[in-house]
Amino acid sequence: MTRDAQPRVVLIGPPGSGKTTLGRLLAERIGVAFRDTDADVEAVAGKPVSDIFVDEGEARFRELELRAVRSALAEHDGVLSLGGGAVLNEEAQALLAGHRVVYLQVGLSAAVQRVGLASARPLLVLNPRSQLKKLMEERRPVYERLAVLTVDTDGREPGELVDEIIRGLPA
Ligand SMILES: Nc1ncnc2c1ncn2[C@@H]1O[C@H](COP(=O)(O)OP(=O)(O)OP(=O)(O)O)[C@@H](O)[C@H]1O
Ligand SMILES: O=C(O)C1=C[C@@H](O)[C@@H](O)[C@H](O)C1
Ligand SMILES: [Mg+2]
Repeated sequence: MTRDAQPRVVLIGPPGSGKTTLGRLLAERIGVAFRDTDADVEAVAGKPVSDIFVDEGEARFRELELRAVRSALAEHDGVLSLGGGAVLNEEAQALLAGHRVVYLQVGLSAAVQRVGLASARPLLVLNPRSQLKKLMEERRPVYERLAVLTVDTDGREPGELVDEIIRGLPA
């Protein structure tokens, strides 16, 4: 891996925190390419994330996701959004050390509202509120530990959040 290819920003956070939405906007604003590991996995598998979970299981998805994280961290020099659960893998955690990792924090109610508005998420099919609550509580310490900057997204527009990320990042 060459440090020349280090992503400008890596966005992490739970489903509905806005990693894809803000990542795309941030990339546009700073004039760099955007990459999202969920999209990379879908391209490799040739099907949506939800179909990978159904057809091949979560373990297979996590394997493809880890490969996508490894490649993107090694190759991509723009904005990178990770899948919500990508940070659970220990190798991924180690690979993220030294990167400009931004944690998009979101409260349970806002996250439930947001994922309710978007396409199907395989981990949240049954009782999204309680699934999200459990997942957010389990992951919060990991997101916090990996981040160099944490941004609270509740009740805030994507445009202003992008401004805050740009202001808050180390040069
Ligand atoms: N700050 C915000 N305010 C209001 N709505 C938002 C905000 N950020 C994202 N959204 C909306 O919430 C939904 C989920 O956003 P997005 O897909 O970007 O989340 P994500 O973190 O990428 O989720 P996942 O982990 O499932 O990929 C989208 O409909 C998006 O338009
Ligand atoms: O939080 C998670 O574990 C996930 C989030 C999404 O980005 C996808 O990677 C997938 O739906 C799993
Ligand atoms: Mg996303």
